[in-house]
Amino acid sequence: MIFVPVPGGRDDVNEKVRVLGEQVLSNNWGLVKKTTIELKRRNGEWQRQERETYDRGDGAGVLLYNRAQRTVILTRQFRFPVFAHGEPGWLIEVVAGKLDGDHPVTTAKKEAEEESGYRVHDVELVMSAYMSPGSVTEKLSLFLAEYDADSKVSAGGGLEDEGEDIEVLELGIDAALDMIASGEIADAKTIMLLQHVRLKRIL
Ligand SMILES: Nc1nc2c(ncn2[C@@H]2O[C@H](COP(=O)(O)OP(=O)(O)O[C@H]3O[C@H](CO)[C@@H](O)[C@H](O)[C@@H]3O)[C@@H](O)[C@H]2O)c(=O)[nH]1
Ligand SMILES: [Mg+2]
Repeated sequence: MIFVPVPGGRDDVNEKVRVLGEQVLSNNWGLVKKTTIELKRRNGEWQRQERETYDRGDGAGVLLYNRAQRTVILTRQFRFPVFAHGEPGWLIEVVAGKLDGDHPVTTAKKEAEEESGYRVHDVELVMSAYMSPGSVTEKLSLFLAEYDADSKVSAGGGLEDEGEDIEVLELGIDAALDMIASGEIADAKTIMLLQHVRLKRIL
């Protein structure tokens, strides 16, 4: 059963959404399905729709920050979908990864260490968000964590055997916010977390 949020909450799902059938279009790295549903319109009429979904599970991202230095840790890596869109493809992002069955807190800490080399003990959940709800099922849990020089336990860089070659950047918060305005930072979860620390006057 596919969870389809509808106005009024989950109890309404069977009264407003009927899943009639599904076809697996691709089941490789991600699961791509075409599902036929009937959706009850607000005027009471049922309407049949076909919708494609890309499911590669949920994810977690974490912005590492240092209050005294007013700095953040970000990463730069090649993202093929961005290249396919017509840009060079190296994207600046907070550390992030797929849950792979783990709790988002576990993933946030694991990815922080794997990708940036910083070991953090406490992470604070600040929001959860769908990044592309028209087609991608993924919900991202977004965290903050404080770091300092003692948190650095390795070079980071990600897992070479998974094709990761991740550069670690330490930036001042003002410089990072300027990079949103200039378009140098164009990853949604990263923009959301950087703006959050400014909005909440954390940095
Ligand atoms: N073989 C194969 N490998 C892939 C494919 N797509 C990605 N990978 C590899 O799998 C790794 C997964 O690394 P994670 O760190 O777990 O995930 P992520 O790609 O960084 O994803 C994070 O950021 C995404 C973009 O913002 C998020 O969508 C995702 O939820 C997560 O937060 C990637 O680095 C890449 O090397 C694919 O189609 N095939
Ligand atoms: Mg990652």
